Amino acid sequence: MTVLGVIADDFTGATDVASMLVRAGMRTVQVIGVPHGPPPKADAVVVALKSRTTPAAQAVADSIAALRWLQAAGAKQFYFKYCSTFDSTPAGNIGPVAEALLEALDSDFTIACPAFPENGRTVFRGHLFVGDQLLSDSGMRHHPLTPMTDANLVAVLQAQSRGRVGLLRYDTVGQGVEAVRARLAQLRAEGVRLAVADAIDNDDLRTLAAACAELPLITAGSGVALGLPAVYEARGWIQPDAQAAVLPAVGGAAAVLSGSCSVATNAQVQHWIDAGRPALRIDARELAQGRPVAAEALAWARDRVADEPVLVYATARPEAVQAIQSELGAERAGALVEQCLATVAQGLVESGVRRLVVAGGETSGAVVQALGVQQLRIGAPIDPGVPWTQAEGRPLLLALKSGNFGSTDFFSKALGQVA
Ligand SMILES: Nc1ncnc2c1ncn2[C@@H]1O[C@H](COP(=O)(O)OP(=O)(O)O)[C@@H](O)[C@H]1O
Ligand SMILES: O=C(O)[C@@H](O)C(=O)COP(=O)(O)O
Repeated sequence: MTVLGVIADDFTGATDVASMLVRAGMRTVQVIGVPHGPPPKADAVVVALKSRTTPAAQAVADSIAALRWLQAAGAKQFYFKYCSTFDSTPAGNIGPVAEALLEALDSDFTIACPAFPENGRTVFRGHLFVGDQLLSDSGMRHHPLTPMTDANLVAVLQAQSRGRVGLLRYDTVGQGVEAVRARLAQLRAEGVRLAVADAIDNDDLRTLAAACAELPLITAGSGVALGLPAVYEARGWIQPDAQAAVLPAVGGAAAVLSGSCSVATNAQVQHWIDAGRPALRIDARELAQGRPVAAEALAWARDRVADEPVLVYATARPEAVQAIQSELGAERAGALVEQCLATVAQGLVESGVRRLVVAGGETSGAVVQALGVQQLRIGAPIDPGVPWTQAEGRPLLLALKSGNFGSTDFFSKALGQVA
């Protein structure tokens, strides 16, 4: 029976939160897009949407459809997963989706907490830090689609929400579950609808998860999910399964596709190139000119991939991304690149590639959809927040890497784990 129903606003974010649950022994399945059929047998089901950058009304409609399906699957609690860097625009979509889900669940209050300390995301006095930097000083200020220029999450979320946004300070979180429950009740009584919650380490996240056990809806990054399996186990709803993260071995060629332009991915691409491994850059400008970039990239990759893993990337530094965006517009440039990498992915899998690392959330969404994958089994983490996954019923392993996650040698490390 499904205990937890998760609605994730992108595909890498979905594997991130699924990984968090699986590593605590929850049997978890990720479904791609709003499903229609019967629910899979799992303790947690994560619905991966591509709703982070769509118009807010579309994001709301997709999220509500996912909620209704998860309700029909019997889920007892719901979780709206967004990015640990709170990726959104003033139009949304975090506020509108959170409020629509609350309303649909006949509820009037929840928390908002993107903290993920293992990956350096902490929230203190409502301000989000990425490592030692405020969000607004981090590389996220240059994100191609959702540049984040304000670290004050209360202000950011308030700008996207109709209801009042409040703050659950660290001073209370540090005092434990009962203190948090009392303060949340107070905030709710004062008319706060969404309370941004401070959290600086995993103990804070466990406190929040336990204190929110009665809420129909939690909204957060993947961090708060690390505390949920213990809550469900204590209630006798789940029994941890030591085999939850085991995937079958899959032989075959391997490739990396990268459409993320984050600081971390730029370093990972550079590391691969510096190691002398085969890499081909695709150019958004050539795509806009109608050149057969995908076909050329595929021909290049097919010549090599039987011998060694290849990398095809659009990853570029902020100046280059800004230059192309000022010519083509951010949306068009992004869509062209996503489409190209998705076509390359399709061709590679047709040519026998069976292990594929994809860097970037939107990029992963485009690739997974092009490959017609409908469901993912979740394996062990390669780095925090990035597990290997298997396309259900197919000999195909996918690692969907969030833009900002992973060590510098992530690509080789990931492929080395499933060699
Ligand atoms: N060289 C480039 N110029 C412009 N846009 C690009 C370039 N390379 C990638 N993009 C686009 O930038 C976006 C990156 O988003 P995403 O894949 O979600 O990465 P991340 O996980 O880092 O956020 C995608 O839409 C991608 O197509
Ligand atoms: O919470 C996170 O940081 C990730 O799970 C995530 O959502 C990342 O999104 P992308 O950086 O767009 O891959």
